[in-house]
Amino acid sequence: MASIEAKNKVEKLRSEIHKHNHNYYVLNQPTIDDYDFDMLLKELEKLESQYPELKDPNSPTKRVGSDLNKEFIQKSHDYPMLSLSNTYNYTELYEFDQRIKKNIPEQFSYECELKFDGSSISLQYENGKLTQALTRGNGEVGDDVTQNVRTIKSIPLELQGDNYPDRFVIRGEILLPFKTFDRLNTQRAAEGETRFANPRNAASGTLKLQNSSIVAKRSLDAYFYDLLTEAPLKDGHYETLDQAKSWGFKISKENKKCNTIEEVIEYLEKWDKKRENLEVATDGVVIKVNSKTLQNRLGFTAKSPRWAVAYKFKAEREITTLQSVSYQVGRTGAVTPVANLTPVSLAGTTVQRASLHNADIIENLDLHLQDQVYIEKGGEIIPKIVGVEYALRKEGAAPVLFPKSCPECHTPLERNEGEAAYYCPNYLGCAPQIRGKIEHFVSRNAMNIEWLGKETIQLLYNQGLLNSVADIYRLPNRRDKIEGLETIKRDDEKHPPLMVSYERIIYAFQFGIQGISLANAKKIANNISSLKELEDITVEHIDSLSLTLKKGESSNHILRQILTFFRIPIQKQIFDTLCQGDMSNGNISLSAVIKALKIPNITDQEIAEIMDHAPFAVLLPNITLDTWKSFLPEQKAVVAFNYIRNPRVDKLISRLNQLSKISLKQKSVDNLFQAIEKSKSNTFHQLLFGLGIRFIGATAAKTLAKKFHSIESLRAASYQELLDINDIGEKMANSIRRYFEKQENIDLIDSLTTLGAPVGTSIDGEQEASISELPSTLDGLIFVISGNFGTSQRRKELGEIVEDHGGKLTSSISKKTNYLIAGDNIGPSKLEKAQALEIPIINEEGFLAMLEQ
Ligand SMILES: NC(=O)c1ccc[n+]([C@@H]2O[C@H](COP(=O)([O-])OP(=O)(O)OC[C@H]3O[C@@H](n4cnc5c(N)ncnc54)[C@H](O)[C@@H]3O)[C@@H](O)[C@H]2O)c1
Ligand SMILES: [Zn+2]
Repeated sequence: MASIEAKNKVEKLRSEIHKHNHNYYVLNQPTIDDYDFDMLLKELEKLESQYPELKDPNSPTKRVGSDLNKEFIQKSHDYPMLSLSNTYNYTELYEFDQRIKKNIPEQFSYECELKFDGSSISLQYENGKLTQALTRGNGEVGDDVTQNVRTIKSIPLELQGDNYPDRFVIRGEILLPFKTFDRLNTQRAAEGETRFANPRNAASGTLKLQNSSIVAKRSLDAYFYDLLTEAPLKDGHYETLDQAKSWGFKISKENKKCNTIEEVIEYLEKWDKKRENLEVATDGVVIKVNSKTLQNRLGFTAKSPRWAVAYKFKAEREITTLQSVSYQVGRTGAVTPVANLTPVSLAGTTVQRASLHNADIIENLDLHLQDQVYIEKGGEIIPKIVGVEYALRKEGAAPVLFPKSCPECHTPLERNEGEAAYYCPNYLGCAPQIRGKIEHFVSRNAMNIEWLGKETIQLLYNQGLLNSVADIYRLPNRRDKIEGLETIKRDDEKHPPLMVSYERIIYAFQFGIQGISLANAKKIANNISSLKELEDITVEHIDSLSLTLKKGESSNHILRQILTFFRIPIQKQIFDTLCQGDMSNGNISLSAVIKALKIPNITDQEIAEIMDHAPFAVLLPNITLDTWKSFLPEQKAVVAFNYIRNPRVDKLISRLNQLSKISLKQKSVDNLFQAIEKSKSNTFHQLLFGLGIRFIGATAAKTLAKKFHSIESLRAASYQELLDINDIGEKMANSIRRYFEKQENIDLIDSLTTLGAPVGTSIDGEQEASISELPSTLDGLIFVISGNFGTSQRRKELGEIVEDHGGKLTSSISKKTNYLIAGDNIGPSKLEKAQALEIPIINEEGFLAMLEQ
């Protein structure tokens, strides 16, 4: 008999899992990782088998998680769409093999496929044409997303060849490639939208968009892994897929038949690593019994086939120490926490920073300084902290507290209702916000002003020459102040802060090889696996490096110099200090390097302070005397300040420099001014996007520019007028109105106008006249355009005609729709809906005839 306790536990688990399913499949925002989710599910499975009286056909162990969404029409699947049982270890895989062998005494083979991590889709083809696309839904019925799926280029709308069955179903996975995913997230962050957690969520979110034209822009991809027909075409699953390939379906070329479970394991080992190089996300391998006859014999459980199992790869995870949290202020004023970690190697790269996204995440993780934290790469380039080893927390560790005021300008932070981010409201006076706005304005999709990079903007801002985007156009009058300015260019990707490469260490400290060239230092650095090796270097080793030697030098000669160097105690001591900072990834920690500089009487604690002010060695001379005094006793500060300037140390530091300088010499100032001048003939939508109005991305800027032609008429537009534009929602309309309510924005626009920036579309008089003369025959009518009109260009043109004549376009049919303009192959769901609401359906000719009247 189940105890009350067991019963409560089962109920608690079920409701928790239901909630996670909803977050994952419907909201596309999971709050725990897959492994933890699967462990909850396994725990529930175990309890249910232990206490059969608690079994329930509606338990999440018995049903697939549902992605159904009431915005879509639902249709039944011809064949149920199931999940897969999964495992994370080889023991269970051997058990799976044993179970199969018990039921199948004869020889058989497995087929291994990559488990693509996207959104499942089931397509129906009739007479060689795509007729329907359904999501998995609850396994029995799915959402009809045919219109969206039609925009995916790798899905054939019509099949090649002629040996396909009249009617069949093919199943696969819709994916968003990593590259597109990163681009999409950057764009979303820039527009103030929440980022997708991973490519899978982004793919299923995209598939469920109401507007197919946005889906088309996201370049989704698809791989197929199952073909279902009334009578099997071939007995082998692998062979069947091979046939589907010939009809134009994308089938992974990595599918492989294996005769034994050991061969399967070989495949797993290979792909655990290799999958990092794929363009799309995979989360495991699916192992299937290849013969369909045998598959039928093995059958299904309520939730998954008995003839297949998914081996899931655990995301690569590392544990490291949380050193500190820094807070970055973006151009919108949003404050983003970033974790600084003790560098650790993860999936082939050294990681020392992880994103924390927002204050809630810090709070949920209950982060404390010096915590041992787990980091993981979830398809994104920047890894994230996924957990804390609470048992290892140091006594007295300080909790990480999100700041109450802006780390840059000290204004109290604010939080908008319903948003996770905190904002610094001081948008007129907060340095990173001002610089961020300028960076956005000059960026590629906006005004595309070259020669005005991040560092140059910072330099000009620091000089008081660049305080707003309008100031860009004032720069040409200030050449005298600009020419000759210099700054350091940071390249954190190539040369991360807080570390120095072997190459630079050897070049700077020389280790006896006086005046060594950077090229030789590089050759040595590339051929040692730790700095320590230098001490025991042999003549053969030096020979093998093929260094470029000066006249009269030989490998023997170099070896002698190195050996002599190590014989002097103080030099050996410096070398040992450096070796202690060896990070085993070809870098020495900056703290060890500073220690090796031997600034008199400096403690480790003080070195940490120094690094706060100079995260790169080259910045040491930039620390002002006042700054030294802010963390050192007066006397010590003066000594340190002068020590850094002593010629021997100064030379050493400049040889440690891995960063390049930006100098605004005459030629680069010329280039900059030319680029600024050129930007005056940009289009209005570039400028509009560049203004960085919240939620107005590049696409919305284009839409608005097309409608309003100038900033003045956009300013005059009412909330309702904005809302009436297709693709402009409440959030955007509100944001635009708020922008123009602020006096400083009006002033900015006035300045931009006076300075000659493109604040309107330059149309010559004639064109302008022809636009205003278009008859408003469609005034107030609402249209939906759907189906195929030969080319997508034509479909777009029809939309433009509707709008140019005063009509309004919407993407979905409702009671308010006046006409449905239908092309070929229009989705059955749209047709049904239009018929049900008795909305007139017209074709292209009918529509054009309407205009004549
Ligand atoms: N983190 C969360 O909150 C959360 C919540 C719910 C589910 N999940 C995750 O989702 C998984 C459960 O989802 P599921 O039921 O979709 O199972 P699944 O994703 O583990 O496996 C089934 C799916 O795999 C896909 N697939 C990819 N390649 C395939 C191939 N070659 N052959 C066959 N199928 C292939 C299909 O779309 C199929 O629907 C769990 O592993 C869990 O980790 C996570
Ligand atoms: Zn601020």
